[in-house]
Amino acid sequence: MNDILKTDICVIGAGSGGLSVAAGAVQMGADVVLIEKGKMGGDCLNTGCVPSKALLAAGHAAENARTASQFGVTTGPVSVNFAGAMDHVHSVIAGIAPHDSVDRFEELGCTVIQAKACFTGPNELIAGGKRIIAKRFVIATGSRASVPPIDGIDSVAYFTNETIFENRTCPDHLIVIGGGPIGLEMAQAHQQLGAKVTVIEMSTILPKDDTDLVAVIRKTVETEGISLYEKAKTKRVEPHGDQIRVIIERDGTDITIEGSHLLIATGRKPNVENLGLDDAGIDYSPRGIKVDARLRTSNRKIFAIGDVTGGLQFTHMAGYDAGIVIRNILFRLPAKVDHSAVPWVTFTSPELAQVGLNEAAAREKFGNAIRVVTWDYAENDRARAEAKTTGFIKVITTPRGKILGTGIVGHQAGELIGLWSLAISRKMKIGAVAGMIAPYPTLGEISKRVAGAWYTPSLFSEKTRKIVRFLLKFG
Ligand SMILES: Cc1cc2nc3c(=O)[nH]c(=O)nc-3n(C[C@H](O)[C@H](O)[C@H](O)COP(=O)(O)OP(=O)(O)OC[C@H]3O[C@@H](n4cnc5c(N)ncnc54)[C@H](O)[C@@H]3O)c2cc1C
Ligand SMILES: NC(=O)c1ccc[n+]([C@@H]2O[C@H](COP(=O)([O-])OP(=O)(O)OC[C@H]3O[C@@H](n4cnc5c(N)ncnc54)[C@H](O)[C@@H]3O)[C@@H](O)[C@H]2O)c1
Repeated sequence: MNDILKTDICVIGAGSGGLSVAAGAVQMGADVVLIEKGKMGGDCLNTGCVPSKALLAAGHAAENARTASQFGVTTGPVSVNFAGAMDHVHSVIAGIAPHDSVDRFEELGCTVIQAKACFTGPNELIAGGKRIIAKRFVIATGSRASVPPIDGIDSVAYFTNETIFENRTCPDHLIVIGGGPIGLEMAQAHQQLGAKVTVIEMSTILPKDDTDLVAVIRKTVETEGISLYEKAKTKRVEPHGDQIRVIIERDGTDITIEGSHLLIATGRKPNVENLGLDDAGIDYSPRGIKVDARLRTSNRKIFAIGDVTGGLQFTHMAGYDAGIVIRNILFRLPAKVDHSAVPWVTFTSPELAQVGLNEAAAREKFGNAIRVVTWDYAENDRARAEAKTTGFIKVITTPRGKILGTGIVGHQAGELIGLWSLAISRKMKIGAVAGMIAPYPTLGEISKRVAGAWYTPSLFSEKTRKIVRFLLKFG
């Protein structure tokens, strides 16, 4: 343990958050040590966003082939090579991996240590037999699947996001416990790739999203053939021959569901254990490391970002947090997080995207002093051309038109939400979107049309008609 490394910034965890801090800081002239105990790229690249979106893309390709006849395109019977779909998943990971690799970060100038880090004091830690003393530390150790203590859970084999992308045979019947974004994305991908799928959710599916938008997802996945059990308590799981039985209770009745495979997708646990946080003087709980608005922990020289803080657990939030700590550490600016315009997207088909307040949250905050306008995909010419008319946009504003939140359920909703994210973060009024020229025919016109609809009651009113008739008298 004589090997001592002194550095400006020591980053723990080379996932979405840690990599962003390390790359930014080293390129701006700081001396950076980056420590990763597992795979470079963390959850997002290896077991999260990237594989899940690649598997969904494979599922959507199968679904598009099955429904191609509506365009007059005939295919033979659609067959899926599940292992081929997983090959696609791993080729996408492999394509992105060099960007997050040890080689790239060493070329940028970081010292990369591939080992587990553990604090031994308020300004030092050990990793890979080295003692690292840094002016500032950034903890970006992420989160892992949280498996609930369901009776019998240890008696059966189950997937989490860490193992499901290693599976190369299509499950006959995949039972998914948890109807959040992971549960629903994986449920639809597997169903579209040929598995029978059942989802068990103790609340309602996608409980963090607007209920009207979620209703569209519910209808779509049920129509596609996924069995949903909402407001269902998982009482027990048990092996039954080579099958898995899940016993649930819904409306006071026990129901037994038998499947070939089980996925647990019931939320996340921040990685706070075995990090020596007590030795470093850092306040934390099982819900995450406590940080202030500048992302400083209770030890002011140590910052924490991304999933480990237990906040909004998205790759783009880990990246956003990275920008905040870089400004704090390198430029001594008191930059603070602002969560008023955080978008998120669930990548089912149709997609569900949200930014700002949803209707329920807006009503809770402002009572009935809000306006809600909607516009259907079915009214959009591009959506019609592409036979993707399911869905709608919902915008919530103050009575004077300040945009409070937007939700979109429909084809490419995730590509449409950026405009609303910008509008909310720049505190724009809905008139700015109504006045935008949107190219025809694009799905983007949906945003312009919903903004236009906000003005419909006043624009096409009797008062306006009277004014127009009066003015026309003058020639
Ligand atoms: C299935 C799934 C799908 C997802 N899809 C999306 C999506 O579509 N869009 C989106 O925005 N988000 C998505 N997410 C969430 C996203 O993956 C996370 O929010 C993001 O990865 C968090 O980044 P992070 O840097 O905080 O942590 P991570 O990416 O998890 O990185 C943490 C790193 O720290 C390392 N580490 C932990 N402890 C130590 C230690 N003691 N010493 C050294 N290293 C350590 C870990 O090995 C890991 O590599 C998804 C997540 C899952 C599970
Ligand atoms: N597209 C995306 O951006 C995306 C995709 C996947 C994951 N993520 C991120 O990862 C996080 C974790 O995803 P997640 O879906 O695991 O978590 P989640 O917390 O969002 O959803 C978990 C769901 O499981 C349910 N649940 C919990 N315990 C249960 C039980 N015993 N029985 C039945 N249902 C139970 C909850 O009610 C909830 O609906 C997300 O919150 C999100 O931040 C993002």
